[in-house]
Amino acid sequence: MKFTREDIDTDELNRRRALYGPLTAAVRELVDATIRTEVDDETIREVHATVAAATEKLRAKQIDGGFGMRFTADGESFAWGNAGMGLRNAIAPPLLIESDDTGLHWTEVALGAAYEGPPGLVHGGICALVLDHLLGTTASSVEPRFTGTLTLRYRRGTPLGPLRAEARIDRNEGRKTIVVGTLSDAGGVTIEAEGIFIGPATE
Ligand SMILES: CC(C)(COP(=O)(O)OP(=O)(O)OC[C@H]1O[C@@H](n2cnc3c(N)ncnc32)[C@H](O)[C@@H]1OP(=O)(O)O)[C@@H](O)C(=O)NCCC(=O)NCCSC(=O)Cc1ccccc1
Repeated sequence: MKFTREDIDTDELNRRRALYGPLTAAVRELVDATIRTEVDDETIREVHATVAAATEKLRAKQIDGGFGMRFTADGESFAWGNAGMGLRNAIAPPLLIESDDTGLHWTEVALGAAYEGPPGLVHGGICALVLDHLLGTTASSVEPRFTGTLTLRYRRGTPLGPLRAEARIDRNEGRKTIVVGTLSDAGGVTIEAEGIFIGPATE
């Protein structure tokens, strides 16, 4: 696993956040527009050339492989390539997780055309991503945990649009943390989830 310490403070982290966040949001918009546009062929070719030129500019200087988990000098972590919530990952929905003092964790997210599986419905693997990320974060709220087994019961199709996922720790069994959760639309639960999340062996 790729963990890196960067010699930067919180101000510099915030400066980078303000720089990259809008770029990622623009790329996310581009993905959505690419799926939904109905402009003429010439415009598509023009946009293709513009996007290819922009990609080449970004590739002029880049890291090898993934972004990894990085830490500032103050110990603040940032995993900006993460597929669930990475600030620099336009594929990430992104998932912003909140919690309260009862142990409930939740995220509210609108999944649009880029996440479609069956017509009008969210792809089952994307639903799994949302729930794995939320349940994993919930399990890791005390100590780091990794997904061992994730069990999902797809009760009905999850429509594209605004969704809410919730999770809470059900119980701890040694290094295992069992988390339960749901994904819902305005009409109620679409998927029930249970995950066994396991902490690394210490010796
Ligand atoms: C670490 C572990 C999961 C377990 O290995 P070890 O330490 O060698 O385990 P060991 O054999 O010593 O057994 C200990 C206890 O555990 C039990 N048990 C074992 N395996 C399983 C199982 N699969 N399922 C259920 N139970 C299992 C076993 O029976 C025993 O139970 P016992 O004590 O007898 O009652 C390893 O298989 C692995 O790295 N897998 C890949 C994980 C990975 O890549 N996940 C995806 C990335 S994370 C992510 O994306 C989500 C996220 C988002 C945000 C935030 C956080 C997370």
